[in-house]
Amino acid sequence: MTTTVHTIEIADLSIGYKTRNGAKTIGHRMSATVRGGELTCLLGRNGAGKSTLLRTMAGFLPKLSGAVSIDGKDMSEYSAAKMARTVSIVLTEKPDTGNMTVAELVALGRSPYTGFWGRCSDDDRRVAYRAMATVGIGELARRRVASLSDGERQKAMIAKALAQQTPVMLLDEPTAFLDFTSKAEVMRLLRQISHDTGKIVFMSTHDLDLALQAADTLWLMDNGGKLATGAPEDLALDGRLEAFFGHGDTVFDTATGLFVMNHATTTATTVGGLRDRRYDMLCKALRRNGIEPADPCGATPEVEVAEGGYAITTGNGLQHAATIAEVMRALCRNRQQQ
Ligand SMILES: Nc1ncnc2c1ncn2[C@@H]1O[C@H](COP(=O)(O)OP(=O)(O)OP(=O)(O)O)[C@@H](O)[C@H]1O
Repeated sequence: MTTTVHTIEIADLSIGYKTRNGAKTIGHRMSATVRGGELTCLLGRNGAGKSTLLRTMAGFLPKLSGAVSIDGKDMSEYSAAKMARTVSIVLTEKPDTGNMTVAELVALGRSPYTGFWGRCSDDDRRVAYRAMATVGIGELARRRVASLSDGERQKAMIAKALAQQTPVMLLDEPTAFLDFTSKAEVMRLLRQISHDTGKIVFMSTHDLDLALQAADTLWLMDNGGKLATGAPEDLALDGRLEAFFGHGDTVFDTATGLFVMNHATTTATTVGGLRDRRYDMLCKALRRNGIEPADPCGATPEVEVAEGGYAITTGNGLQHAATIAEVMRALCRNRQQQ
C-alpha cells in the first residue's frame, strides 16, 4: 500500500511587502519542499524573513511572485473554507481570549467544521479533548486562558491547531519565551506529532541547539533571502551549517553535532589519576579557562584525580580540592603568584 506524503512546494517564490513605490523584497526566488511526517525547522537571524515566509505560506500575505502549492495544487485554487481545513497556524502574538477557558479556546479550532453558528457537536468536543490530551494539558481544560503561563498557553495554541485537524501545521516561533525544559518539551511534541500523524509541521525558531537535535529537515534563511535546506547532518557535512551559524569563536563540533564556544588555550597543565567522569569534566573546565590538559608522561601530574577529590601539586606544595571549582581557584592563585 502506498501512502501519499503531504507536501508544500514553493517554486521561484519571492516574498515581501507591497509599498507605495513598488515592493520590498525579503526573500528572492526561493524553491524548496516541506514534507509531511517530518519536523521542519526554519532558522535565520532576526529580520531574515521567517515570519514573512510563514505568513505567505499560510496565505495571510500575498506573495510577490512565484508559486506555493499544497499537495500539488496551487494555493490560489484553495477556497477560504478549504484553506481553513488544510492549514492551521500558531503565531507568537498573545491571543485576545477575553474570559475564555482553555477548552473553549481549543474548541475554536473546530470552527472550519461547525457551520454558521459555530455550535460544537459531541464529536467536535471529543476532537478538542483528544487534542488537549495529546499536548498534555487535559487538566487545564477549565482554566481561564488569561491565567496560563506562557508555556501552558503555547501548548493550548498547539492543541487548538491540532483540533483543527489540518494536514499542515505552521508555527511561528512556538518555543519563544519558554524555559529550556518547556522548549525541549514543545519541540519533542511537535516532532512526535509530525512522525505519528504524517502532518506537515513547519516551525520557525531561534533555538538552534534544539532544532539540530529534533528537526528532520532544516531550512536556513539568510538575510539576503536565500534558502539552504537539508537534514542537519547533510548541512553539517557540506559546510553550509558552519557557514551559516559559525561566527568567531563559535564553531561547529562534529562530535556532538552542535555549535560550541571554542576557547583558545594559552597554557597547559598536566592531569593524571583516575579516568572517570570527573577527569572528563576537569579537562572541560580547564579548556573553558584557556588551559590545555596535558599528559604527565609518568611524572607527577599538576592535578591528579584521586578517590574523594583532587590533588594539586604546584609551587605552593600539595593541596587538596573537593570540587573542580576549588581546583580552578588553586591553579589561578598559583598562576597569579608566578
Ligand atoms: N508589514 C511590513 N511592511 C514592511 N516591512 C516589513 C513588514 N513586516 C516585516 N517587515 C520587514 O521584513 C523583514 C523580515 O521580517 P520578518 O518578521 O519576516 O523576519 P523574521 O525572520 O521573522 O525576524 P525575527 O527573527 O526577528 O522574528 C524585516 O526587515 C522587517 O522589518
